[in-house]
Amino acid sequence: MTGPIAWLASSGGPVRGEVLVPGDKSVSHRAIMLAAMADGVSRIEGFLEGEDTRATAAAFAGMGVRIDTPSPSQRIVHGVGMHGLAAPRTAIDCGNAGTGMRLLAGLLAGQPFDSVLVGDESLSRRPMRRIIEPLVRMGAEIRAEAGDLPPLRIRGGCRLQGMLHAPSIASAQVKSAILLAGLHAEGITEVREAHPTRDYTERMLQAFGWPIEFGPGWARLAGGHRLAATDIVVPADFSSAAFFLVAASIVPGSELLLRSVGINPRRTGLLSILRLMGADIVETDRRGQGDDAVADLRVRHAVLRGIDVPESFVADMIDEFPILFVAAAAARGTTRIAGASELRVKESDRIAAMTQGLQALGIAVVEKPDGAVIEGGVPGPGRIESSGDHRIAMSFAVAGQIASGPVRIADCANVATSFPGFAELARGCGMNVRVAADPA
Ligand SMILES: O=C(O)C1=C[C@@H](OP(=O)(O)O)[C@@H](O)[C@H](O)C1
Ligand SMILES: C=C(OP(=O)(O)O)C(=O)O
Repeated sequence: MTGPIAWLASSGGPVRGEVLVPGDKSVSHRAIMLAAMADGVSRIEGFLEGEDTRATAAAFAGMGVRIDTPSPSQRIVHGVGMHGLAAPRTAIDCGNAGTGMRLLAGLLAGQPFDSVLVGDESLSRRPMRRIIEPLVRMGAEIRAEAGDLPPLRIRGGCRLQGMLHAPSIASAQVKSAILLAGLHAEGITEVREAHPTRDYTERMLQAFGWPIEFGPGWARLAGGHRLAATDIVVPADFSSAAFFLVAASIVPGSELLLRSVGINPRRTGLLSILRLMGADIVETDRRGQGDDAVADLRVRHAVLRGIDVPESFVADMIDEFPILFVAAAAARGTTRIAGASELRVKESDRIAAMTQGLQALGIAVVEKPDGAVIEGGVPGPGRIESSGDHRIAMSFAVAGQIASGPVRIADCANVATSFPGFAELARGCGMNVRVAADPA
């Protein structure tokens, strides 16, 4: 279906069977970036065929990197080496992807050519000062609208100097932009975080043979080495699995197996929180994949209880808050979320979007500057705006499964940025999500 898409989500029946969700978005972006700048040919299996990660692949194709697609979810990347990228002929379109734009800015800051990074309407509203300011301190020249917003105009030929950066916000994108700039910088680049964030850039650099030291909350590398091509197997994305974990938890009679899900501890905060709420989720067949771990997750319906979400979990579940709002709405009692103001600068203002959406379904939610207080109940029917945000759309598709009447969700095409095929996969395990043209 082309053009605007709406979903109609209503209660179906138990959520059952086995599901393999698509590849991890964070890992797919990084695999393309490092493979493109490596010496030799890298093969990527399990690549996410989402709009965000395809935009990253297209960016490198536009800089002269040959990337073959032998079959869906596979890429063969013919690396051009650390100094082999060609100047892009046009502005690089990062689409909807904050990860793509911020990491690319770090990589391009040390190139000999000028480049311009643009994004869609949502990305054009997202803050970039958080990467511009440290990159400029390393010697980069980057101009942005009002010093903060895309497009980013990156001047080529700047000599970068490694430095120590201690970001004030917990952000893997900021950490990664600095580390990637450090590849082309003189001397040591180090990042020290107040709250540890996902370490995929560090792990991926190590897999491509770049000398790097890192641990929870810190990473250190020197510029001037080379990347050696390697083969990457991308795990299933925990953030995509999260919608199914919550759906099967809240719909009576459900039992679902999610296969080969990436369980990096910097991503699985929601698992701990759902278990604190009383969820029945068991990890089976935990195994190594590349240098990281995957497991099968078996989830059965359980009665959830509201909790105070400890702030120490926020960074480890930053993309899972929209679906946590739905789990909280289905729980008995009150759930309090705090310390999560970063949610306001994602693809949408996720605190506002989830508060308004749940209120539209009759759930009592009090919005706070850095979170919300949610009273569990039974959602009613209603109309929801996804705010063009994939995670808001999928969260309300799950909410529809326990609603007392149909939930219509406008503007769902954006789900293709991170989870193409969500509605089909959801239907395949018993969820009732119908796709309709959106006249709005
Ligand atoms: O590094 C990454 O791949 C990501 C980091 C997080 O963003 P922040 O770094 O802005 O927290 C997350 O929200 C995003 O979906 C992916
Ligand atoms: C915030 C997200 O991604 P990005 O920052 O890459 O747009 C997300 O996928 O929820």
